[in-house]
Amino acid sequence: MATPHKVNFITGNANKLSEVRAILEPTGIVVSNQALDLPEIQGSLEDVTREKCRVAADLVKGPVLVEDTCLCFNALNGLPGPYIKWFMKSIGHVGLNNLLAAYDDKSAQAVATFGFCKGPGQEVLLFQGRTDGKVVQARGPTHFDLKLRRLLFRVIYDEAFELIIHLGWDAVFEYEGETYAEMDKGKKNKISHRGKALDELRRWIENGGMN
Ligand SMILES: O=c1nc[nH]c2c1ncn2[C@H]1C[C@H](O)[C@@H](COP(=O)(O)OP(=O)(O)OP(=O)(O)O)O1
Ligand SMILES: [Mg+2]
Repeated sequence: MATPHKVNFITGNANKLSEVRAILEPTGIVVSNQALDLPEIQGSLEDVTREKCRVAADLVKGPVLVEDTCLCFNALNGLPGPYIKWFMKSIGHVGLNNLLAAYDDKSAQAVATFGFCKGPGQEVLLFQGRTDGKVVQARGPTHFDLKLRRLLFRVIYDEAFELIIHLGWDAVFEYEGETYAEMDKGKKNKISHRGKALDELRRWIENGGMN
């Protein structure tokens, strides 16, 4: 039997990791993880992922997969884009809605850009997925799939845990009448920016890209 393909997904975001595992593992791709804090530069979506991936490969000294997630508002020419994490931290779901209050156009695009690199100094390959939707008032669980149980567990047992890092925008991103937060996980992963990007990655792996 052929040995299963493995990817080492470098992320500090447990929710991303669980989605990536849920999407890739049924296809026979094994996902390991290291949580490293990678620099996120200013630049295009592709530049941000390329640099994260290059640094991750240097640190790990081996093959790595990284991802950067963007939420792009069409009325704002693509902003917040790669800076969505800092917007979420500082203004939250209400603030994201307020940013669009002056515009009729509430449409937005969720973008996942994965980078794969075989090791230090090697080329970074990109796999991107985009899902169109719109920004709405928060509906559904307001944490990016963070269960209260786990939240409490972490607060009690791991003081160093950065709570805010998991705050996501699933509850304000609506796709065909449902927010990401209202969908069950299987549905989100089928239609999501991340699911589409990982389809590309899987196809590349199945065509011998990692060999
Ligand atoms: O499907 C998603 N649905 C809703 N929210 C999401 C999703 N995916 C990421 N997010 C949030 C997490 C972070 O606030 C920002 C992306 O920032 P981003 O730098 O890519 O993620 P991160 O710093 O949490 O983890 P990483 O260690 O992989 O960089 O959007
Ligand atoms: Mg990040």
